[in-house]
Amino acid sequence: MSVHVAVGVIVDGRSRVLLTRRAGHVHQGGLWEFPGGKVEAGESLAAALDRELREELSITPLRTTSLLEVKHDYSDKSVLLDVHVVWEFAGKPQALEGQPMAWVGASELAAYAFPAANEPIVAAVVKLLT
Ligand SMILES: Nc1nc2c([nH]c(=O)n2[C@H]2C[C@H](O)[C@@H](COP(=O)(O)OP(=O)(O)OP(=O)(O)O)O2)c(=O)[nH]1
Ligand SMILES: [Mg+2]
Repeated sequence: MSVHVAVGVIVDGRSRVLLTRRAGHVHQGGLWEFPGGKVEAGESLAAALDRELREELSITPLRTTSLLEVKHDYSDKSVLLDVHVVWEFAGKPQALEGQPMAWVGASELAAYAFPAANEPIVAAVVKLLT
């Protein structure tokens, strides 16, 4: 069974996306990611995205569109990443969990190290924003 994860590609007015860096000790630690987290039992995807972005960044998504779903098997676990673009949000992103954070243009994404599952996400984001 795979872990269902709500993932947000948060876009600002200059077409940059928000990346955060995973803590060193967790699964896929030290790598950059798009903010988000596990969908809880009985929770909708939209509710999970809303909750995770509030918990991690103190923002509330206002307008989202679905981008893609990625199923990936790591050696230790399988994930289903349900990726949505967040075009508008309320609040100013703050790294509430102390995680490094960066606004990155599509042409700079190649310089960041992501988990293996993110390859198709990064490709879709580059296509979307360039
Ligand atoms: N948020 C996010 N997770 C990703 C990405 N790429 C990727 O492989 N993952 C994986 C790493 C984890 O195994 C899983 C996300 O789970 P997580 O442990 O961060 O979930 P969470 O935020 O609910 O954290 P926690 O409360 O359980 O500590 O998805 C990504 O771009 N964003
Ligand atoms: Mg998370």
